Amino acid sequence: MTAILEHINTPQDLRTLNPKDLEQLTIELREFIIDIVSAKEGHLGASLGVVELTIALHYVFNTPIDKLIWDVGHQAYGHKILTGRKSIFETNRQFGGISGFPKMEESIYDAFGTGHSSTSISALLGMALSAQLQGNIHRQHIAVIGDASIASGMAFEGLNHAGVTNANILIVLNDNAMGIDPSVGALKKYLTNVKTGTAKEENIFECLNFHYTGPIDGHNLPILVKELERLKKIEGPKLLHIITTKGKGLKSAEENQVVYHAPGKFNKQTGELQKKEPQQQAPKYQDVFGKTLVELALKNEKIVGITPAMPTGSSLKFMMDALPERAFDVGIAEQHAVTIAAGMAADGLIPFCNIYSTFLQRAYDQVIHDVAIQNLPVIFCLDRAGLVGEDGPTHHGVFDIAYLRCIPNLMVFSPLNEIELRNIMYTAQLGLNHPIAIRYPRGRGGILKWQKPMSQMTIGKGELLKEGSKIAILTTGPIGNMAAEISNELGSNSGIAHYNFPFIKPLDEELLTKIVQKFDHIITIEDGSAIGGFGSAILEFSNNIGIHKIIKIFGIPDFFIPHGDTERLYKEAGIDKMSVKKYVQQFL
Ligand SMILES: Cc1ncc(C[n+]2csc(CCOP(=O)(O)OP(=O)(O)O)c2C)c(N)n1
Ligand SMILES: CC(=O)[C@@H](O)[C@H](O)COP(=O)(O)O
Ligand SMILES: [Mg+2]
Repeated sequence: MTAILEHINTPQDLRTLNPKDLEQLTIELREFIIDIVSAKEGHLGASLGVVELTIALHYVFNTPIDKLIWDVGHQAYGHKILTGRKSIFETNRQFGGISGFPKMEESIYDAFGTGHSSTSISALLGMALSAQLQGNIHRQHIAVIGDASIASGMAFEGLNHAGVTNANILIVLNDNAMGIDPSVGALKKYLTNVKTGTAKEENIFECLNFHYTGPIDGHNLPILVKELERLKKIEGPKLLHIITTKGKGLKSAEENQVVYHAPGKFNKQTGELQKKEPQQQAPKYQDVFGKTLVELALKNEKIVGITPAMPTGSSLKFMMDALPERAFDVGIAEQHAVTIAAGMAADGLIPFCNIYSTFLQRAYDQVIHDVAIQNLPVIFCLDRAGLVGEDGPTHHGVFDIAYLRCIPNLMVFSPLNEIELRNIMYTAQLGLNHPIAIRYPRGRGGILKWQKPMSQMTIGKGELLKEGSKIAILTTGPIGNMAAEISNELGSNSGIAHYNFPFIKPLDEELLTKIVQKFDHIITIEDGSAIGGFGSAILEFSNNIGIHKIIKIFGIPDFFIPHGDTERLYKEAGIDKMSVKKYVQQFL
């Protein structure tokens, strides 16, 4: 480590620096971030883009007394390093290590926990109004929010409220014209016009009653410091618009901003990505979705695709490339994504609305009110269902079965593998007369030759995968492959019967009746919440038909599963192979 960063452990140390030393600190902080992220993985581009801003904010403001909130929080690595976590930054996102997002329990400098976008303005306003009510007139409140996140409904709700208050807040709009993928929408066009000086006279933020300044160069540290010092003295709602480059300081990250949002391991000198993946391997579920959708859409012109700001992550980009007029990136706007899909379905289109399981939480009312009550046949494809790994509790998609299963009209499906995912997509676009949620995990499946002809599935059918007479294992989703491994390892005569229930709703009641009649001991396994999930559905069913057997539910327990590699997290949740096998063996 070079001269300056070595001596900075807290913002108090930073504030003792001579302004002329800050420039050198930007170089060292970037190097530090690149050094660790290249080896340990994580979000890169966003943090590199706000190095100057991070230093300037902690230099000018009196953190942690002054409140600083990072929207999404994926850009807060520099903040973490300067606020007492430099020595443990190498544990970032690893099990037992620090979180990749700000977290209140981790540091007094993390004023508010984030991970999902566009929450910062509301949270900040809450703190600023609270300060007013408590007579705390000196405290400053600052949120950093990106251009893609400020376009979201929730951010607008916060702006709309803040503009009629005299709350002492400063919103720093970090405009790099990128989300994970390029930013979209009319606001993006407006911000581009502001930057190029072609915007019409009225400024949107001034119209909302904010003291607006900018756009200024977010990589010019002296200008940033000067402007923040000035704004510190102005009361009421303020918005500072800064222009930055995502990935600033690492050539490949600046040139390929989508990939370097979270690039995996790379060479810290050259930026070259570490190629670790063998050629012959099973596909990512997201690619099975993306490629299958194109295949189907080429034959069925009513099919449309929708993503709220995740074209690359969801692989809807395949359809955006092949059929751009029928594939829509609506920006970070999950609620809008659901209701626009409802509108399209109401008018006869067949919308595939792809949303990460965790982000659909934000659009729950839209699923119920706009889709399910009207029984509109929207096809929800919920990627990243289950435990997602290093992003941790804000991103695990473990509540979807529980929160969707209770909604009338809505079918819920979890494919065992790539083939079942393709088949249900094929079946759904043929017409179900109901909405359906198809949930599948992050990462790869297990089938190399997955691009087989698709076939129609029978709605609500489960299947027997292995005969047995002592104990029945019922699974939904790809976790069924783990159950199959357990059953294989225990031998073909172990007595384990294994059933796959891809339809969580409607359940295969005929098959279930036979199972609960035949077996005294039933085990259910799912990668979702044990409370209210698939196992609960089985328990409810057997209770309702008056048959009471031992039903052991393996699912995500009633606590937030932390971040870390998924294998470790499965153990943490008690749904790993070893735990399940140990339980099963007792009864054979
Ligand atoms: C509600 C929600 N939807 C989607 C995401 C996924 N996501 C994480 S970062 C990001 C892009 C954020 O862009 P911006 O706010 O401009 O910040 P930048 O990465 O450019 O710094 C998206 C879509 C999320 N975290 N939360
Ligand atoms: C910060 C954020 O919300 C995204 O960057 C998220 O980490 C993407 O997850 P995937 O890597 O699973 O696409
Ligand atoms: Mg951005």
